Amino acid sequence: MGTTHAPDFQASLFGLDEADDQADDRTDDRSRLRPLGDRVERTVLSRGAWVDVRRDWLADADDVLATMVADVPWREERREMYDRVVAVPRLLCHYGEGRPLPHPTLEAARDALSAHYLPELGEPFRTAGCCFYRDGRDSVAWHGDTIGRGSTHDTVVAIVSLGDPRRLALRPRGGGPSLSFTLGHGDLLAMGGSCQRTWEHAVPKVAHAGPRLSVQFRTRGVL
Ligand SMILES: O=C(O)CCC(=O)C(=O)O
Ligand SMILES: [Fe+2]
Repeated sequence: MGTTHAPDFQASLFGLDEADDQADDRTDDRSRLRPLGDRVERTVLSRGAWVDVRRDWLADADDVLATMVADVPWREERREMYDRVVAVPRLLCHYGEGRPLPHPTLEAARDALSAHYLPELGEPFRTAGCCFYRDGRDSVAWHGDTIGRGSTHDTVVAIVSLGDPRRLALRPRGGGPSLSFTLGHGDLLAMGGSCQRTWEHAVPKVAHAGPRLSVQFRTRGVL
C-alpha cells in the first residue's frame, strides 16, 4: 500500500523534484544568516524604547558588501529629512516596497526579521534604505525616523551594517545621557518600541574610517 508513495517521498527527501529545488534555494539563502533567537541582546531604554543587537548576523557579509558597492545605483543627496534639516553627507538608495533588493541575502534578512519581530510588530518589513558612508567624514546627524507613522506609532527599524565599524549613537529627545553601539561588518541593530519618537540616533563623523554601508529595514509608511 504505502509503497506507491515511496518514490515521491524519496525524490523530495533528496531534493530531486522541482519543488524541492526551490526549497533548497531558500535553505541556501537562510544559511547565509546566522540564527536570531536568543542571540539577540536587548537593551531597554527609557520611555518604551529599546535596542536589539545581534553581532555577526550575516555569514556572507563580504559578498553582500562587494555586490552592493558595485551594483546599487548610489546617489548623492542633500535634503530636508525627518523633522529638521540635516546634512546628508553620505550616498543613498531607497528600495521601496516590491523593488528587488540588490543581494539575495538581504531578501532573506528582511524575511527573517519579519518572522522574528512579527509577534511584537504585527506587520512585516517592506522597505530597505541603503546608506554608503565613504569615509569618516560621511555621517548622519541626530534624528528620529519620524516621516510617516514613526512619529506617532511604535515601530521597529532594523539596521544591517557592513564594512568598517562605525558608532551608532542614541540619546533621549529633550536631553539625557547618550549611549552608543559600534556596529561591525555583518552586525544587526534594531531600534524598537517608541525609539523613533522618544529618542534620536546619529552616526557621528570620525577622524578615520574606511567605507561602511548600512541597510535599514522599515515597515510600510515609516521613513
Ligand atoms: O547608517 C545607519 O546605521 C543609520 C542610518 C539612519 O539612521 C537613517 O538613515 O535613518
Ligand atoms: Fe535613522
